[in-house]
Amino acid sequence: MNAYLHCLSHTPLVGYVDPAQEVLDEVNGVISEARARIAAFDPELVVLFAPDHYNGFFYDVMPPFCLGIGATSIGDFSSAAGVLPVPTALAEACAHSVMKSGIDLAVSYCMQVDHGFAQPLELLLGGLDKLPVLPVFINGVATPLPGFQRTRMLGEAMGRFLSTLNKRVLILGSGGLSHQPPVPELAKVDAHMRDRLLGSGKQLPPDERELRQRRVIEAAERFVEDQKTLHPLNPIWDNQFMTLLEQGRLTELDAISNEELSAIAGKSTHEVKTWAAAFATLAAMGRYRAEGRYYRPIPEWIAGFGSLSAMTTN
Ligand SMILES: O=C(O)CCC(=O)/C=C/C=C(\O)C(=O)O
Ligand SMILES: [Fe+2]
Repeated sequence: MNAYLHCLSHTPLVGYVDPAQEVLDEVNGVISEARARIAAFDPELVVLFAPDHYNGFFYDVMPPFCLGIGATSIGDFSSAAGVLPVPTALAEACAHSVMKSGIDLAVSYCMQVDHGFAQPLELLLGGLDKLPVLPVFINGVATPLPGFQRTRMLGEAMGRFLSTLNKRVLILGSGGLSHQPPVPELAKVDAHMRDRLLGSGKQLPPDERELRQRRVIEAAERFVEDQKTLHPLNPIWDNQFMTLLEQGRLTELDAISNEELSAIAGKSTHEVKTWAAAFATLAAMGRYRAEGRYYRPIPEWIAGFGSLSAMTTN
C-alpha cells in the first residue's frame, strides 16, 4: 500500500453548539478509529485538500486551486494557529508537475488558512506540525467555483506526481457534505462586507471576528430549533455521493453543475470538491478500496457529517 486517504467533514461549531453527548461520543469514536488507521499506515507525507471561508482567499485574487508552498493557520474559532510544515522543494516540484499536466494550479508562498485546514490536521494527526504537508486550497465558497471535472483532473495530476515519490502518502479531504452555514456572498453584502471580501478581511479586527463567529453560532442554534431557517441537510444526496466515491465512479460527478449542487445540498456543499480531488488523487495512484464509512446529519454543526477512508490495494 502506498497511499491512504481520509475525508472528513469539518465544523467550526464544535465546542460551541454541540450535539447530545452520545452523538459526540460516536463522532469522536469514528475519528479515533480513523486516526488509528492512519497511524498504522505511518505516512511520510500528507496532501491536504481543503477550502477557505474568507480568511485566506479574497476577491482581490481568487484562484480555483492553490498549492501552499508556505502556509500559516490563523486559528479561527477554536482551531490551532501556526505554521504548516510544507517541504518547499517538494511543493515546488509538485506545482511544476501539475502545471505541466495542463492544470492551472496557483501557488502561494504565504498562504493563510483557517479551520478548514487546521481541523483535520489536529483531529487526524494530533497537530499542525506532525508531518510534512502539501496544502491544496480548493475554492468552495466564492463564486465562480471550479466544477467537479476540473477538480477531478487536479486530483489526478497530483496523484501522478505523488506516484513518482516512493513515499507513503496520506491524502486528506476536508469539508462538506450537505450544508449551508451563513457565509457572505459578494452579490448580497453591504459596502463594508464587500470591502472585507475584496481583501481587507485578511487581518480582521478582533471585535469583528468575534461578531462573525457569533453569527455562525447563532445560526446553528436557530437551525437546531427550526431546520427551515437554513438550506436543509440532504442525507440522501450525501449517501449517494459517498457511494459514488466508494465505488470509484468519480467521472459521474462531472455531470453535476455547481448550480445543481447548490440547489440539491446547499451552497457550502462545494466543499466536497476536496473529497472528489482526494479520491481522484488516490485513483491515479492505483486501485483502491474504501473503509470506515460513517454518516450522520448533525444540525448542531449545520452539517451532513461524514467520514470515509480508502487505501490503494496494489
Ligand atoms: O465570514 C464568515 O462569516 C465565515 C463563517 C465561517 O467561517 C463559517 C464556516 C463554516 C464551515 O466551515 C462549515 O460549515 O463548513
Ligand atoms: Fe467549511
